[in-house]
Amino acid sequence: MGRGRLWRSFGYAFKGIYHTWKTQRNMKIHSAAAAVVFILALGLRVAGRDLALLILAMALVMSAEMINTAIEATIDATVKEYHPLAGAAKDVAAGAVLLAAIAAAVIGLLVFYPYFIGGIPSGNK
Ligand SMILES: Nc1ncnc2c1ncn2[C@@H]1O[C@H](COP(=O)(O)OP(=O)(O)OP(=O)(O)O)[C@@H](O)[C@H]1O
Repeated sequence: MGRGRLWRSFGYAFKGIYHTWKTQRNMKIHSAAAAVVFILALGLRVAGRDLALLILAMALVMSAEMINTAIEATIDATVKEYHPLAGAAKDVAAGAVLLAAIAAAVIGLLVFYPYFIGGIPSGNK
């Protein structure tokens, strides 16, 4: 792949991220939550591996939201009438976002808990 095509691909990918942010209220909520978590993690000096876990959790939720948006767009562009499978595809994609969000919330609680009750966990110093 030439450098021009590579940059163009990055451009399309960023366009996709921006499109999701612009059109999906949930993506704005995920981004705001991620910003708060990130600032809190830096403020509490969360250890490297814990920070990596938080970043992974945030990326998982936002990636799931983007795949959900892609599936919704595909259905809306191709299925003009009611079809149970079209509904199932949208529901399954939405379920994936919910699952990722629940996992991220649990990861956030597990990571932050030791910092709130007594400083940096000894295993991470
Ligand atoms: N073509 C369809 N056939 C059958 N069921 C559908 C179809 N389109 C949507 N649905 C059902 O309606 C629900 C809501 O779909 P809709 O596209 O209105 O909302 P959404 O795009 O999932 O929500 P949002 O825009 O808030 O992200 C879907 O989860 C699905 O259960």
